[in-house]
Amino acid sequence: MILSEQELIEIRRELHQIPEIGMEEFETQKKLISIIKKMNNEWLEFKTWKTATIVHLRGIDETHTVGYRTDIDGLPVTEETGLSFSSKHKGKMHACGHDIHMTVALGILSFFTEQRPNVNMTFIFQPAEENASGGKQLYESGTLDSWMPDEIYAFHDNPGLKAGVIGCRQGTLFAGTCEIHATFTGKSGHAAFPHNANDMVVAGAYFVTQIQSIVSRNVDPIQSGVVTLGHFNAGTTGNVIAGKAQIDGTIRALTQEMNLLIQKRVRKIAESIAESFECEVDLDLHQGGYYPVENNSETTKEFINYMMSTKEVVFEETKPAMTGEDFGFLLSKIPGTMFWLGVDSPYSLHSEHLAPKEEAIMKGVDAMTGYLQARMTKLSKK
Ligand SMILES: CC(=O)N[C@@H](CCC[C@H](N)C(=O)O)C(=O)O
Repeated sequence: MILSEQELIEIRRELHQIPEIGMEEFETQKKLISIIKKMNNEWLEFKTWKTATIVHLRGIDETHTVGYRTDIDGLPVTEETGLSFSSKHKGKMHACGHDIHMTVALGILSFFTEQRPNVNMTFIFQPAEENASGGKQLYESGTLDSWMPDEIYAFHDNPGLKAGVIGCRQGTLFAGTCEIHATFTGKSGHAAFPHNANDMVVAGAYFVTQIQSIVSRNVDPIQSGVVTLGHFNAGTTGNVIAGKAQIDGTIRALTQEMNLLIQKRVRKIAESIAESFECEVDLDLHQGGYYPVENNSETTKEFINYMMSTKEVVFEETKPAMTGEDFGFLLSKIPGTMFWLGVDSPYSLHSEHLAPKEEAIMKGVDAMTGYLQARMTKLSKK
């Protein structure tokens, strides 16, 4: 069956209620498989790897394989949308819109289970985009094997674009990121005797302050970078000197070279703080698969040309964004294109209030089904 707009909206609402953190998406995987099992399986096969589900469609011509990826994980955010179909999982929410991503993927998949594709297709329902580079893990597991795509596509929803608008650009779409996890360890003590302790609130505060000089003093002003420290935890009460400070953050840069330069400066500052405060520092800089998302010139040219010349599609050329995506890893292995789908919300991605407009779903399915059909027709003639 080809899923209708109403059926897709119902599926999206069911998925929205069961958000799960990366690598724990068991209920989501079960739901996805139950939907996939209802589809025509004349040319469909699927397999799983951990919480990932990979669906392969045998095309009329089996010499090419086109890939389509969706992520399936939610975030540790407590939903505040007030929607009747809000999250049933306390403290977890599809605050990055991966419920929309999955639904669009199911819509496209259902179409090609009824209209046999001209070439093979591999649909990847990938875990852990937010926290554990699920795409990289899946790729490195070897599970894709003979279903490995020759080119691949994915989108991220964008609250800043009107519902259904397709946004894309040649070159870099998203930044590469790198997580920062720093623990400074000194000596706790009585607030009245600082000379007998080694205060990690002060050491941590110097770290936070000095980090601010990286973007202003080390990043070429013509280029760009971000270092955000979003979490600082130290001490227990006002009259006890803290012996430990834990600080977490993220680096963002549009090139891998700049990401590595910022990583080097973060490491140097952490080590220098440890030396000057005579404390220990344990610094973990973790990039995983969050490479810059670099669109391939050929697939992106085809994609943009199709979207611009299709009258039902509203296309906007977008600027690079400092959001990260582990699709960057897959694009470093497989040529392809990442794009935005507008979902029109006053709230940003990761907000507890984010409520994407559902009219984007069918527009996304139609635009992508049309593009993939055109692309596969061309590939089958090659
Ligand atoms: C689209 C989006 O919001 N992606 C996440 C990716 C997280 C990368 C990694 N865990 C990090 O924090 O560096 C983002 O925060 O941009």
